[in-house]
Amino acid sequence: MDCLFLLPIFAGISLLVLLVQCFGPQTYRFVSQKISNMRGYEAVPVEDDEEPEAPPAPKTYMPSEGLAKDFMKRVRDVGVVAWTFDFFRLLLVMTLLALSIYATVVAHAPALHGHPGENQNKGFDESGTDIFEALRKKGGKKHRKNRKAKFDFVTQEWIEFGTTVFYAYNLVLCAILLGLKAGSSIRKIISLHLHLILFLAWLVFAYRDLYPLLTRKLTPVDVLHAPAWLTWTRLSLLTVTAAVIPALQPRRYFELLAPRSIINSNSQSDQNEAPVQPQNRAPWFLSRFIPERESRIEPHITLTFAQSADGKIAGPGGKQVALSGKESMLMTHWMRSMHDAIMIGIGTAANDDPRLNVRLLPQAYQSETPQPIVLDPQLRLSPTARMLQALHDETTPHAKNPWLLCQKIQDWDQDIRKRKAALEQAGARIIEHDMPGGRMDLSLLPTLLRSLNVRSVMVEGGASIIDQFLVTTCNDETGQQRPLADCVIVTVAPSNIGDEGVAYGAGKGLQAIKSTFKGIYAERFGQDSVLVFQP
Ligand SMILES: NC(=O)C1=CN([C@@H]2O[C@H](COP(=O)(O)OP(=O)(O)OC[C@H]3O[C@@H](n4cnc5c(N)ncnc54)[C@H](OP(=O)(O)O)[C@@H]3O)[C@@H](O)[C@H]2O)C=CC1
Ligand SMILES: Nc1nc(O)c(N)c(N[C@@H]2O[C@H](COP(=O)(O)O)[C@@H](O)[C@H]2O)n1
Repeated sequence: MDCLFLLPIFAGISLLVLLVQCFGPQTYRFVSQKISNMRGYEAVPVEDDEEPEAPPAPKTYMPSEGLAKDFMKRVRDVGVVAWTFDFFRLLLVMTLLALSIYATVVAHAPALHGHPGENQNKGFDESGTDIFEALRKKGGKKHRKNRKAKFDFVTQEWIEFGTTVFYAYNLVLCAILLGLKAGSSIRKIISLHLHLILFLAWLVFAYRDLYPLLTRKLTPVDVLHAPAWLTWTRLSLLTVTAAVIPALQPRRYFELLAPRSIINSNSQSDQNEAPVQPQNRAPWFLSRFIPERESRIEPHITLTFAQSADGKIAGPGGKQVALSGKESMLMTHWMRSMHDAIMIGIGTAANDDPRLNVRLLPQAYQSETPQPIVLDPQLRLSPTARMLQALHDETTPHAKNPWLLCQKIQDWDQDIRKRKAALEQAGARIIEHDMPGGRMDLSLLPTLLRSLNVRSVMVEGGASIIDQFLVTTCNDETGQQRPLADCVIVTVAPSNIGDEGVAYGAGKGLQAIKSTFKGIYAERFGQDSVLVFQP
């Protein structure tokens, strides 16, 4: 078999793998949810009189601002240089496709209808290069007359047709790539496929046409089937597409595009001033650790909080302290916007009365407010809490009805039923769950999140919640134990609180994190260091 048949095979395999990579996680989630339902996992009860909530609409991370603006934003996000490389590759693949179509036509023309099967694979001819010419003169017309049907392709035509299909597939991938945002997992996957199959195609052509030149005895195979200029033009273009572009294209788009000056310039802005520019390096920094929602099989859990240099997360008596500077606080809000949900313990909700929104982000991103979830076994949350008041405040149109995770309520428990009614009245959704001794087994959190259609959650504290997330493990897809948190992101402020402050990790602070998680990345945001740990 002619090795050029490998090209459509590469495209076919790539398409199959791509489909599995893109739709596999969702299918897995769907199937495993069905299986866990069949196994008798108790779904989160919805009150009889409560309308079951529609699943949250899929979120677009970057709200549309019109075609031209969206396009320019995409180009800037990816990087003008990197995007130009992508565009250039698209033009090259387009040209290669056109040349392949031309080569198919050439193969279909009289010249090669003689005995294409005879010529191919014998391509290592010592006699010279212009066999194409010789064949053409030899009476292709006769054979053309003999052809039975229009699509009665001979082998060479099928080979060129397969090559055309291969380039058409690559062209589609190149076009899709131009529209994808930087750092997205689908961009990485498609980019990898393009690099890989184009390089494999280049290897095939190099074997057919360059290797014979090195031997000095053999003739490049493709010169036997097509004009020499066509063969060498195609090979040169493919070399640029498959080898030169991948070698020269800048990879760490966000690093190149989001210099420190951008975030530093934000430091002058006050929370009350106009929102900062979206061109901010925080989302690009975070996108390395927080995967796209769609790409997740298991819900992604990020544990995050701010601490002082001496390892405290709050002042004496639990007093809330503004540890994060403006830059890292902005980073935290970007982080919130990148998760489906944000979770805190009732201790924090009662103490800090947080809003848990993304108010520091520009207007266009305000709709990316995560779903607030409070671990509140006894429903202690005040019905006048700020996150509930926000539901009735027209300045916070994107506020979401908080979900309160509480223990199963018994009929005789009058007090808690009253609190439940008041909280529901204020807009909370109460989710009852098994909590023996008033404590939820947090290793079941991924299952619970899946049943609630939550694909990622950012756990913001406080002390007791942090401690539990640092030591709790759960089963991964293969049944192996793994830490519950997929990553821990800690903002370390250059200030000390003192011994009276609230500590975490049994007073060991970062050491407690390091016993399970590896320190993998540190980045400065203003005066603060943001440390990222992964298992
Ligand atoms: N610097 C930072 O980034 C942050 C600091 N903080 C600080 O942390 C402090 C609050 O911490 P803390 O008091 O520990 O409160 P938490 O926010 O950790 O909440 C603890 C409460 O949550 C409930 N809870 C805990 N674990 C479970 C479980 N497994 N299942 C069900 N319910 C559970 C319990 O409620 P119940 O008692 O009703 O049973 C428990 O008392 C505050 O001072 C706050 O300012 C908070 C967040 C971030
Ligand atoms: N990142 C960070 N830095 C600090 O200095 C903090 N004190 C906190 N605290 C957390 O943020 C909540 C407040 O949220 P809102 O600003 O009201 O939206 C607070 O409850 C802690 O969870 N975080």
